[in-house]
Amino acid sequence: MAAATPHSPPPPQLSSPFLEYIRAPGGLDKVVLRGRRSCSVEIRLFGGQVTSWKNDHGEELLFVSSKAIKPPKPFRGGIPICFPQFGTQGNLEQHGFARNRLWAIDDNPPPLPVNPAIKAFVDLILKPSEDDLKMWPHSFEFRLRIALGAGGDLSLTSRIRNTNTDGRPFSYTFAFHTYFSVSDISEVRVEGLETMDYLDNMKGKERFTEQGDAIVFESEVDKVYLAAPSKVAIIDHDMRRTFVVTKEGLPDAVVWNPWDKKAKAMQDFGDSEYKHMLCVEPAAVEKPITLKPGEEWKGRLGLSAVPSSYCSGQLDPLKVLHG
Ligand SMILES: O=P(O)(O)OC[C@H]1O[C@H](O)[C@H](O)[C@@H](O)[C@@H]1O
Repeated sequence: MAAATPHSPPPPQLSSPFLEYIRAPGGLDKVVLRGRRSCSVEIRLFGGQVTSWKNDHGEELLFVSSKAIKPPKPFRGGIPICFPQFGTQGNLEQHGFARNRLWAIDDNPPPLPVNPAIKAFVDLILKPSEDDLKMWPHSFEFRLRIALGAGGDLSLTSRIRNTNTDGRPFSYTFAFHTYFSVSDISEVRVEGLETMDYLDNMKGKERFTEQGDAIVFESEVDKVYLAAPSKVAIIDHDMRRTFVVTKEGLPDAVVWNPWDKKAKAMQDFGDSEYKHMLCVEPAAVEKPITLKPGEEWKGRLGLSAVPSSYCSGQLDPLKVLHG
């Protein structure tokens, strides 16, 4: 457990061998979840953002840019939370303000069914500030549980409640903007999204239908797959690793890689880093979610990294997608 000053004891929930609270200046306090062997997850309170997920060999599974900028800018990599707006679909800053706010530890969250095997988890909460309410005049409580499973799986459960007292509903779009670390984007394929309809952000959000083959990457991609299946696999040939992404309550899945030109134009991203990342983002984009006062919405992201022995078409996609 990190040393805490007498005036700022760690929140009670954090007194556990599976959790560590690390203080750092400039809004960079973080919580570390520890699992078996070298499995771990790091969460920054700024943005309520997962910034690291390591497997039991201590290998990093998420991409974080070497040029990522410190608060108050959003942090390039890990799992930023896009809320209450995805992308530019509204009047707020790109991807909304939640990724740019200091979240708090939620000491006393309402009960959430827990798998008793999961010992390492933390609950965070975000409520709007006075300034947030000027931009987006809705009162809400956003609870986020981040859990590291016994086998090294990572899950994020978001619960958003409308706490407006004026009787007004609100609507929002949302994404878990997950940056996966991959060996070489040209050798990666995504299974589960073939034949899906998508909106192409690079073509004025026009609607297209994906062809029958697994998705591979040869140039910039920025697509919102609509009503995507609850399980998507990212197969990294070179690493012989497959990420299995599961989602609940989140109908869409955004797939993004900026490729070389956009990479060069991004201040907080290395020129060649596009080769080593892929964003697959469980999301609710096409149809905003509407909550009446007192109503709560729940969305869940599940991530696991499994060894895949893929070699020249040997992998059975059905096995990956359906267990
Ligand atoms: O640079 P950011 O604001 O973090 O956004 C990065 C990317 O996020 C999503 O994947 C969007 O679909 C892209 O259009 C956007 O470029």
